[in-house]
Amino acid sequence: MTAPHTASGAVATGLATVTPDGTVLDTWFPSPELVTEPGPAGSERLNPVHAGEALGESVAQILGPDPVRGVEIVAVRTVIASLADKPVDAHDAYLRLHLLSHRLVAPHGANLDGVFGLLANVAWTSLGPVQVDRVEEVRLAARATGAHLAVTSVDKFPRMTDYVVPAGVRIADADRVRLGAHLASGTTVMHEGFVNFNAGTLGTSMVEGRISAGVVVGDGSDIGGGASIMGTLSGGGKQTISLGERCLLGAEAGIGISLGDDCVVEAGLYVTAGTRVTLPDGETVKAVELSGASNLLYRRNSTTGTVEALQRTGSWGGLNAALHSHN
Ligand SMILES: CC(C)(COP(=O)(O)OP(=O)(O)OC[C@H]1O[C@@H](n2cnc3c(N)ncnc32)[C@H](O)[C@@H]1OP(=O)(O)O)[C@@H](O)C(=O)NCCC(=O)NCCSC(=O)CCC(=O)O
Ligand SMILES: O=C(O)C1=N[C@H](C(=O)O)CCC1
Ligand SMILES: [Mg+2]
Repeated sequence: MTAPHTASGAVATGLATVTPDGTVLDTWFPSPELVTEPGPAGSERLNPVHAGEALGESVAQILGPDPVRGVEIVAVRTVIASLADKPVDAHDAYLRLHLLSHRLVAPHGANLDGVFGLLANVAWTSLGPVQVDRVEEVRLAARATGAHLAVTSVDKFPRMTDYVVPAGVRIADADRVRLGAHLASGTTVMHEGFVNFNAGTLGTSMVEGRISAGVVVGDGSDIGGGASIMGTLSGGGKQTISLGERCLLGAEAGIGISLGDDCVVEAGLYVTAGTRVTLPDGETVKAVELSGASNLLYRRNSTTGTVEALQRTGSWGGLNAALHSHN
């Protein structure tokens, strides 16, 4: 469960990868903490003694230059004065992403305004983060040491599992979950599933579709294979979408509105905010007017082509307990 959000800020000690021009490629915070009186925001570099006290003796071997990647590993102590304030730098942004993936804050529990501007675009490699414009140099340097450099992605966000592995989850393909995702215990993310930062699940869920940035999925809900949940970062989506508890978003279905509890969307039906939906009494409304309503079945009438919302009761079968009880 995500901790009740009473703390105003956070403090953590971590290891950052820094380029010669001072660009922060990443910061790993193994044990971030929420605190009520964190002090002024910002990051300070720690000397090896203080770093060792906070992170363990082995840190001494980690700190310093990495000649193959042309970067330096430094220890930092980062303070977030208030999670309501915007992040001030890359260390701060990384700490917020860690807080989400450690389930210390729920999606929307920390201000992430401007995060794309603070994070460098990074080549994520088998040797750790590398400057994008130095990949070929680093590849050669790696070969000289007998290592093969594998580049798994070029992105501003690393995959979550390289920084945080929350308890009680299964993730079939680690590339599909970005750092900053919030996966509650009991969540399974199958290969087609995807979970963006500042988004995720609040309880047991089967995720075989895409949970876009900002989207929150309630306990007991199932996101079917290839399903789409619209985000707000690009493409004009304006609604921040949530699904309530015990919902079923069918395979290849999609929603641009929120669902309350106990809703079902038929496989293959995309309900956008403007979709005209016919109600049982024959009235037609825009789907956005139903946003957040519970106990509805959305389907496209396969005889008439009309999208319908039917009142529903009872269970669609619910999650398969056997798939979730041993996460
Ligand atoms: C829409 C529903 C929920 C309907 O199913 P139900 O079991 O509630 O109802 P049903 O028994 O099929 O149908 C009840 C009555 O409604 C009728 N009926 C059903 N759908 C209709 C439609 N679209 N238009 C007109 N009538 C329809 C039936 O003929 C039947 O009529 P009579 O009463 O006259 O007989 C289903 O079709 C559906 O889409 N389920 C989603 C399943 C899903 O996608 N799960 C995620 C799996 S993810 C996965 O497997 C991975 C796959 C992947 O990776 O791609
Ligand atoms: O959790 C799993 O594992 C799942 N496996 C199914 C499969 O292998 O087909 C699909 C749903 C989840
Ligand atoms: Mg399986």
